[in-house]
Amino acid sequence: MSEEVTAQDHNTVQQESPVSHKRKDYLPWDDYFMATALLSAERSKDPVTQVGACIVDSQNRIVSIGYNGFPRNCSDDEFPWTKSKVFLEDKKMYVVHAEANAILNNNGLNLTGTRLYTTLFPCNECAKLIIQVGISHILYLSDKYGAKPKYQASRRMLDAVGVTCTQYRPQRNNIVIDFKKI
Ligand SMILES: O=c1ccn([C@H]2C[C@H](O)[C@@H](COP(=O)(O)O)O2)c(=O)[nH]1
Repeated sequence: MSEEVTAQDHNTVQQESPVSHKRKDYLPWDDYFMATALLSAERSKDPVTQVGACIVDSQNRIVSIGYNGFPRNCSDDEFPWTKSKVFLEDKKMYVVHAEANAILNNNGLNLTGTRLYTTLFPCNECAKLIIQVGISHILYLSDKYGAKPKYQASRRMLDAVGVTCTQYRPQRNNIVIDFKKI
């Protein structure tokens, strides 16, 4: 077979347009998943700390998301979003954590070997659930409660069973979502 370049080949080259080249500033996977967790956190009614979580499988498919909120049908207008020394008036008594909601929202999928992207390092109760469903990696943004015993207990359990925990440094500082862009 000759290596001659035909007129048709030349035409093909000339017809190539820059639009066919890959976009350079697309979102990297990890930023995409952490941004999804952050977007989910925007749904939270907690006035102090809004937490979002996103669970991803080994094929980079999002299998679940969640944020901190009250249980289904427990009204945000009736239950307290305050911190109080009176137990029944403290939000802690009622709120379902973001990681727990993400685990519960998974539509029955097996979460073994998945990654959890969360905006806040998980507490001890969430760590127990994370371990029980087989999540193997945690990527988190904030560790603002890391010195508290609940969070140290969490780290102790996660370390003991080999769930890796990485504080994620996003490649971008922000992502603008502009509803008018399209
Ligand atoms: O692993 C966690 C830990 C906490 N949360 C939620 C629970 C609350 O709604 C807030 C924390 O409120 P503070 O007023 O900052 O104590 O975060 C969670 O979803 N997951």
